[in-house]
Amino acid sequence: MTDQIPGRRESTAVPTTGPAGVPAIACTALVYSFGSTRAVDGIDLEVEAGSIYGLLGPNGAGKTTAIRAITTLLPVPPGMVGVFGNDVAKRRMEVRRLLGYVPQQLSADSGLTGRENVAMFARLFDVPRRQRGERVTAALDAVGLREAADRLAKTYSGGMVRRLELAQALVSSPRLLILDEPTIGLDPIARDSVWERIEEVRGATGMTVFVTTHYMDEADQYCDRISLMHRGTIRATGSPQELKASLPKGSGTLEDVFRHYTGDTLEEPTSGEFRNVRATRSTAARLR
Ligand SMILES: Nc1ncnc2c1ncn2[C@@H]1O[C@H](COP(=O)(O)OP(=O)(O)OP(=O)(O)O)[C@@H](O)[C@H]1O
Repeated sequence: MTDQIPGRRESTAVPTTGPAGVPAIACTALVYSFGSTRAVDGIDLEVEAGSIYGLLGPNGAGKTTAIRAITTLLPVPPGMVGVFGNDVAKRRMEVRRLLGYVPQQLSADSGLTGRENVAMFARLFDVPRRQRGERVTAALDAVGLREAADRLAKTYSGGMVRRLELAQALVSSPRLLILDEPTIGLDPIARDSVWERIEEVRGATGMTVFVTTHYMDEADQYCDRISLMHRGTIRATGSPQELKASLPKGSGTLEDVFRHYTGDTLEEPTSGEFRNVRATRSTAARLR
């Protein structure tokens, strides 16, 4: 097969940042195992360019593994994952240039200021030297951290840390922003502040956002389309409205939808500041 994976359906209402009909992400029968553990067990996904797409599932469902395959961090065979038509197995560097990625683990350095953290990512992602200062400031502005930019990140609240990590990912102007549990461990107000910034940036740039979460209320409120993932497989896909309408009663919450398709529930983590965010996330993360 060629290195390019063709689009499989026409783009519709949402704005498109790639060639017409080419999905931002296309997974075809994606599988990934760690030894005898089949973390991802044959998932098909198509993420329309310009949309906010949520992958929803409990701990251990396989969401992070799917993200790591999409972001080229885990090796997968050709033909399983395409990003804007680029096969991740064959065009790894091209794919990386299209991506902004906020991992579940803490990626901000507590001993640097907000501005220094974002500047470090600008250097890492080869933002041209002459544009760096301007792009760093624009990224900090976009997430509402202008005032706090010159404070050490360790003085930030949990929501500010998450917004800082968002700025780090945005400084390279990605076409596809991938967020692994962007609001894990945050209180509801901080969660809203993170999502408002994600929505604003998406509105301003038309970038595609692919997000994992186990907060069903935020998936319901902010995602155009959702896939419910459980034990390595996708159990249902649709807009929040379509999923709720698919219940036998014809209505309900996304919690009901999840229970209906998986027979299981999702649990909520706790809230906190920089240290607690680190603790929450390192508890959630495992050594790889
Ligand atoms: N590096 C690894 N080595 C061995 N098993 C792993 C590894 N990473 C993940 N797994 C296993 O793969 C399965 C899916 O894990 P994954 O982290 O993808 O789930 P998740 O939905 O992202 O959950 P979480 O939010 O807790 O990270 C789990 O059974 C997990 O124990």
